[in-house]
Amino acid sequence: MSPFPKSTVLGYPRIGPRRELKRALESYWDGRSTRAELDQVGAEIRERTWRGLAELGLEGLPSNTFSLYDQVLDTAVLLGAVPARYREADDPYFAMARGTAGPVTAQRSSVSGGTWGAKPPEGLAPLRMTKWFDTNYHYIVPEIGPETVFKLDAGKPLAEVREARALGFETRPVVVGPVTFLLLAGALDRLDDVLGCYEELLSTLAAEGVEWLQLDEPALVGDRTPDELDAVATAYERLGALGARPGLFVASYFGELGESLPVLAGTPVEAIGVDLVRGGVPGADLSGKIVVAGVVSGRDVWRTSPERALATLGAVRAAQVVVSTSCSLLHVPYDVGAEPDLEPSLKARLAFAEQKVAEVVALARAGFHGASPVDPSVALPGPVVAEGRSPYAVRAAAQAEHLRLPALPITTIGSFPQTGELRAARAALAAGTLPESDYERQVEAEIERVIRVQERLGLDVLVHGEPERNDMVQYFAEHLDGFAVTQNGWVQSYGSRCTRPPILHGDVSRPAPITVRWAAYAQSLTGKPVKGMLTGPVTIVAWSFVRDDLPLRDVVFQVADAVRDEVRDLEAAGVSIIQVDEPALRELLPLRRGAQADYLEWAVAAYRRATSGAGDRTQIHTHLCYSDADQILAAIDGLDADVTTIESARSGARILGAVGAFGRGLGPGVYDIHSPRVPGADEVEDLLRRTLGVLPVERVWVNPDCGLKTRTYEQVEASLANVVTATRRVRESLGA
Ligand code: MET
Ligand SMILES: [Zn+2]
Repeated sequence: MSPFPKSTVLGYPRIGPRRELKRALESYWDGRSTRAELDQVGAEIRERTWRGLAELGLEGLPSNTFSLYDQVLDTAVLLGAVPARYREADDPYFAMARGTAGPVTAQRSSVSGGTWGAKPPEGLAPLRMTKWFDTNYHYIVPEIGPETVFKLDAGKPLAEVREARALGFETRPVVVGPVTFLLLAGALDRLDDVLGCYEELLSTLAAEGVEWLQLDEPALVGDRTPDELDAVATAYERLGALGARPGLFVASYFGELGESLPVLAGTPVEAIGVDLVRGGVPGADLSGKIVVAGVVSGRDVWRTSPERALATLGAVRAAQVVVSTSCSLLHVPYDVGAEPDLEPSLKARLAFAEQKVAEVVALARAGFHGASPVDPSVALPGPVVAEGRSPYAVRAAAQAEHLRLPALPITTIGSFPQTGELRAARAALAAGTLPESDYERQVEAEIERVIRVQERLGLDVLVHGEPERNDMVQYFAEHLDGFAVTQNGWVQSYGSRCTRPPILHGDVSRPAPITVRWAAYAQSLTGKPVKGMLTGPVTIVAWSFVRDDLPLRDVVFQVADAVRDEVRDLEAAGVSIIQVDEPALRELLPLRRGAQADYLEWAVAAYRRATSGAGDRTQIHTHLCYSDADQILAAIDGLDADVTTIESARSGARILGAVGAFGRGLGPGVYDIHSPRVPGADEVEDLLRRTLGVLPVERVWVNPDCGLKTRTYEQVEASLANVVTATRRVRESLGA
C-alpha cells in the first residue's frame, strides 16, 4: 500500500463547466445523438477534471466520481441490483433513472383491446428519487427485495481507473459504502450478501494495481442504532481482513461521526474522512489511523480562513493528517472566474470548486503542527419569539364571510406551463435585445391566458401562473438586497437538472414590491379570487448559498421580514389569498434528532413572522412537497397557515394516514404532476373520497401535488378538467 497523498478532494462537479453533460444527456434522450457520443462527452469532462486537479497541484485524484446520472444508481448497478423489469429496456440504466415511455399517446387511445407486445402499455415508471441527506442533490433510491441477487459488475470504476492511467494519472476510485448503500435502500439485512460483492471489488481493484479505495459512508453522521453500528463494525472488519486489497479510506461527511467514530476506528480501515466544517476535531484516539481532514467546505461558496483551517488541522491527532474538502465538491459550482459580473468585493470572498481545490493544496503545503483550534465564537441565538395572527377559528370565520368559496374549493399550486416563448423572451430581455415593456406585455398576455383557462375549467381559487419567474427562489433573490446571482454557477440537482443558487452575502431587505403588480393585474381580470404567490423564508435560504458569519436562523429571519413586507403590500393591493411556499422546510432538518426540535421551532417562527402581517380575512396558504412530510406534520400544522397544500398522490396518498389531527384547511394533492400522464376523473374522485374519510369536508381543498410549470397546456387542461369533474361528483353526492 503506497502512502496516502497529502491533499485530496472527496469528489468533483461532473455536469461540465458549461453544463456540457446536461446538453449531451438531453440530446441522447431525445434521440438526437448516440450513446457513443454521450460517452465521449463524459470522457472529455473526466479528462478535463483530472488534468485541472493535477495542474492545481492536488496529489490525490479521485475517480468514479463522474456519473451519467447518479452515484447511488451507479452503485446499484455495480452491485447488480437492477430490478428485473428494467433489464429488457433499451437502456436499463436510464430506464431506472427516468422510466420509459409507453407507446405514443395517439396510438394508446385508438387501440382497443389489442396486444402490446413486449413493453407494457404504460411504459416503466422510474425508480423513486429522493434528497441526498440534507443537500438539494437527489439520488435514485435502490430497489432491493428478497428477490435481489447481488452480483458485482465493476466495469465502471475499472474503466475510469484505466482511462485516468492512460492519461498519466493514478486515481482513487470512489464508491458508496455498503452500510450507507443498504440504509438508503432500507435493506441493511442484506449486508452479508452485499459484502461479498465489495470483497470481490476490493480484490479486482487490487489486481488492477489500485492503491486506495474511498468508500463513502455519509449515513454514519446520522443517529445510528446499536444494530446499525454493529453492521458498520461487521462490514469494515470483514473488508479489512481481506488479504490482497487496496488501502481502505472510509469517508464521512455532512456532520460529525459521533458514536460511529470509535466503531470505525476499531476496524482495520487505514483512513477515515471527517467533516471538520460541520463537526469538531475528533476526540477519539486516531493515532493509528490516517485522518482525511475535511477543512475546506464542500457545502458553501466562501473562502476558507487559512488561520482557522491550519489551527484545526494542527489539533487533529493521527498517524497522518491529509488535507481535504468536507464533502464532494459536487454541491458547489465550478469556477468563480466564470463570473465577470459579480462585484469584485464579493468575488474576493468567494470560492467555487476550482478555488477550493487551490485552498486544499495551499493548506497541505503550509504545514501544520499541534496548534489548538481557534474558538469559533458564533453568537448564541436568542429566544424565538412566536408571532401570530388571531386564532384560526376567528380567521376562518372572517375568510368564509369574505371569500364565499364553495365546498371542496379547487385550486392549483401556482405555476402554469412555462412556454418556450416565455423562456426565449426572458433570455432576450437579459441579452438586451427585447425592451422591458415588450417583455412585460408578454408576461401580461400569458397571465391573461392562464386566468381564462382556469375560468373556463371552473376552478375556484385562481393563480396568475408565475410566468415572470424563472425559478421560485432566484426570482426573489434578484429583487432583494443582500443577494447576488451568478451567470454560470450551476449545481447539479439530479440527472441533467441543475439549479443556479443565488448567493446571500449581506443583510437582506426588500427595496420595493416584487410580485404585487402581477398579482394585482391577474386579479383585475377576474371576479374570482386570485392567490398571490410567494416563496417562504426557509426555502429562499435553503436554495441559496448563505453567508456564514451569522447564525442561519438570523439570516432566515431577515428574509422573513422581507417576505412580510411583500405580504402586506399584496394585501393592500386587494389580494385576499396569499400563498407562501415552504417546499424546503424538511430539507434543512438537522440529520441528528437532537438538533431537530430547535430547528423546527425557529423555522416555524420565521414562517409565522413572514405571514403575521396579514389581516384575519386574508387567507394564508402554504405549500410543501416531499414524500416524508408526515414526519414533520406537527411543525407544518404549527406554520398556522389557513390552508396547506401538500404532495400526496405521488407517494400513494400515504400521508392521509397521518393528517387526521391536522387543525386547518388541507389539500393533499389529487394528482402527480411529475408525470405527463393525465389522471382519470375516477382516480381523482377516489383520492378525494379517501381524503374525506380522514378530514372533515369543511377543511378539504382540491389541488394537484405541486406546480404545473414542467407540464404542457394540453396535459394541464385535460388533468384539471378531470379534477373538476371528480370534485363536482363528490360535491353532488354530499349535497354540498
Ligand atoms: C417546489 S414547490 C413549487 C411551488 C410553486 N408555487 C409552483 O407552483 O411551482
Ligand atoms: Zn411543490
